[in-house]
Amino acid sequence: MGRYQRPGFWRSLKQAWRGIWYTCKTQGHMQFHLIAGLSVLCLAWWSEVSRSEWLMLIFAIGSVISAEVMNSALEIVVDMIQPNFDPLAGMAKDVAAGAVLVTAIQAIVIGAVVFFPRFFRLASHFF
Ligand SMILES: Nc1ncnc2c1ncn2[C@@H]1O[C@H](COP(=O)(O)OP(=O)(O)OP(=O)(O)O)[C@@H](O)[C@H]1O
Repeated sequence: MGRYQRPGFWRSLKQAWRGIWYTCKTQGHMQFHLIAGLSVLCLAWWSEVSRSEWLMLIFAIGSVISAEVMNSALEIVVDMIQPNFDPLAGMAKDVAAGAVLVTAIQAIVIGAVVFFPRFFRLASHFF
């Protein structure tokens, strides 16, 4: 527990939500991930994916969003510690952005595994 807070589950939840909300408001990439994630969930509902496919998609979307939140936290800390140009500060941000990229690639692969066979089946009805 930090020096600035009293314990409490609801207080912690509110603070965590404040962090997520801040990221949504300030990070364009987070807004993109949210819209992409919601679109994928709508597509999954429309495609009537199986229970295990739902789990894979939710895992993929959650990974990208949590990585983006962590990336934002690191950006805030770097900006606080080093507001001026510093190659090491820049590298720290690049490494954190790399983590988001890894989860995004993972999400694309999972999405392709789930949806590609359905698209091909659908396309085969027309051609
Ligand atoms: N203090 C710094 N010193 C050197 N380079 C920096 C510094 N701050 C940022 N950079 C470089 O600029 C890039 C963009 O940093 P910025 O703080 O604008 O993040 P951002 O555009 O919000 O990043 P992201 O696209 O990952 O959300 C970093 O990845 C880094 O390469």
